Amino acid sequence: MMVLVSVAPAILAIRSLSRSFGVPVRDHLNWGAWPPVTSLFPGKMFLVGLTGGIASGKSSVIQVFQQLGCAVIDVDVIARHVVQPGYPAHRRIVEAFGTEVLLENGDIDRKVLGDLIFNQPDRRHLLNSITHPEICKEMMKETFKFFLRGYRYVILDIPLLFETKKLLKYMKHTVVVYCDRDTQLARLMQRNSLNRDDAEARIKAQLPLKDKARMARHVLDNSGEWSVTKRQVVLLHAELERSLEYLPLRLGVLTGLAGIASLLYLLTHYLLPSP
Ligand SMILES: CC(C)(COP(=O)(O)OP(=O)(O)OC[C@H]1O[C@@H](n2cnc3c(N)ncnc32)[C@H](O)[C@@H]1O)[C@@H](O)C(=O)NCCC(=O)NCCS
Ligand SMILES: Nc1ncnc2c1ncn2[C@@H]1O[C@H](COP(=O)(O)OP(=O)(O)OP(=O)(O)O)[C@@H](O)[C@H]1O
Repeated sequence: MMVLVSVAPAILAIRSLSRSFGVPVRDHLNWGAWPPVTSLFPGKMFLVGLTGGIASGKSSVIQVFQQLGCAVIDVDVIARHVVQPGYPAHRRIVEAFGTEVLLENGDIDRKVLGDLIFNQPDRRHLLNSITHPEICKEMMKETFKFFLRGYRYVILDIPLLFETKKLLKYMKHTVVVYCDRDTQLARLMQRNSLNRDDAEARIKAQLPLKDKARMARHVLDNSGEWSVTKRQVVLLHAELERSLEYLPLRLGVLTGLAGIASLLYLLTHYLLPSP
């Protein structure tokens, strides 16, 4: 125990210092294979909530963060995963919406379900009540895996971060991928081959992007050329990398460990009777 108490903070301190000076320790020492040590330090990570509007460019931005080596979680990917046949959400969707939302192979027909829920708020809330708890569980599992692998922060792409609000309190940083309304509409119509009315219904199912931009700590404006957006992403990445916001909690944990070590020392050397 004493060995662990004295060695673990030292390892963490070296790792933390190396990272502060930009030395990629993880690549050399494969820290991801050290869950027993890293999992001893719960406060060592912060979360970045990335959001935006439908087709505002979240996935494009998250891909750049991924290429830069960040830990990222795309909630749309999780949302597709948890509604596969055999999962509880799949069964509950069929119970609630009927077999007309199924393709021949049993998969959810996303076009049909989308047309239903984006035009009817009640049905959208029903679908959200089925899928969101399952999505949340998966998201927590994925985050925990990154935590065990020793990442300092995780970027979560959560389309409805500001609408549901539940997860906001866990986010140290919030990022909105913004683009002006006409651009958003045009990109959505083109990507999903939608007519104007259907595209507008999808946009209206979310809070206005301008309001989200006002609520966010960082705004990436994706209204123009992709190269301009990419430069903003690279700058934000540098800011997150420099951030020491994981440190206060980490120092708190280290102080606690040092306190326990001192207590053990006092107990064994002064308070217990010598043999
Ligand atoms: C309605 C569904 C079947 C449409 O599928 P489709 O493949 O056409 O779209 P996809 O899943 O790629 O989502 C695209 C975008 O639509 C928007 N969106 C999706 N679901 C919702 C919703 N319930 N409310 C508002 N906007 C939504 C988000 O901006 C998302 O990024 C699907 O989005 C779904 O199952 N939604 C419920 C789960 C959910 O809330 N997902 C959002 C992440 S929390
Ligand atoms: N700066 C840009 N210039 C031109 N096209 C872009 C730009 N950024 C994104 N796009 C295109 O706009 C569409 C929407 O982008 P993307 O899929 O990244 O948005 P999203 O916010 O993840 O969408 P969703 O909400 O549906 O998940 C895509 O077809 C993408 O290629």
